Amino acid sequence: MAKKLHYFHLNGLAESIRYILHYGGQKFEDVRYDLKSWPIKSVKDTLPYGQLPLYEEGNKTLNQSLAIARYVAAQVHLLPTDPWEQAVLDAIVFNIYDFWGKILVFIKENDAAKKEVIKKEIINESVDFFFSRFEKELKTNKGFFNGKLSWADFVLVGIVESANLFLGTEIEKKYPTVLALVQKIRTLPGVKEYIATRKPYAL
Ligand SMILES: N[C@@H](CCC(=O)N[C@@H](CS)C(=O)NCC(=O)O)C(=O)O
Repeated sequence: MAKKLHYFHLNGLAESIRYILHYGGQKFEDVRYDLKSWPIKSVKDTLPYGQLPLYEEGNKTLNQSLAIARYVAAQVHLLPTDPWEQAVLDAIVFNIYDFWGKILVFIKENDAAKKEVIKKEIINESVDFFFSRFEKELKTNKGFFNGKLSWADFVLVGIVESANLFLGTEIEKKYPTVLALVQKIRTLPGVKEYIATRKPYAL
């Protein structure tokens, strides 16, 4: 069945999905829109909630990045079968998205001075709040959130890379286990080749 992922030419909320698909050796059409031309009315009007990413499989469509990531992960054995383990990973990805919420506040602020204040707050407080916890979870679970590679690991790496693009930092550098996970995911078969051919992202 034909698979398509629609998103901007940006890591944002779709890179973890792209990584999972590439790691799983899934063939898909990676449809990208130029952020600078957005909104493209003819596309936006067709989106169920007016937003990207959108995933298509045959004649079915799915929105919400985490629902998509979880679904494609299940197809390539990156979702545990045990309901408790699934729920623990769901909680983790929501925690990761709570951190992303802080980045969104930064992205949405247009005033340069206020933006700088928000950036400082994120770097000095939010990063440590969330990443000290992610670090602890990973450290006690053999470097992965669930003791072995799962979709939550991909979601973290996708968000780290997106946050770095927007903030112009490397937020993971003070957290050795997070850093190791980022490096592990980037060198996975499929992901490594994708990264090597990916066009650079710019804002
Ligand atoms: N909760 C949604 C958020 C989707 C979202 O905010 N998409 C943004 C890009 S990251 C978007 O489509 N922005 C363009 C618009 O709203 O027109 C998800 O996780 O997929």
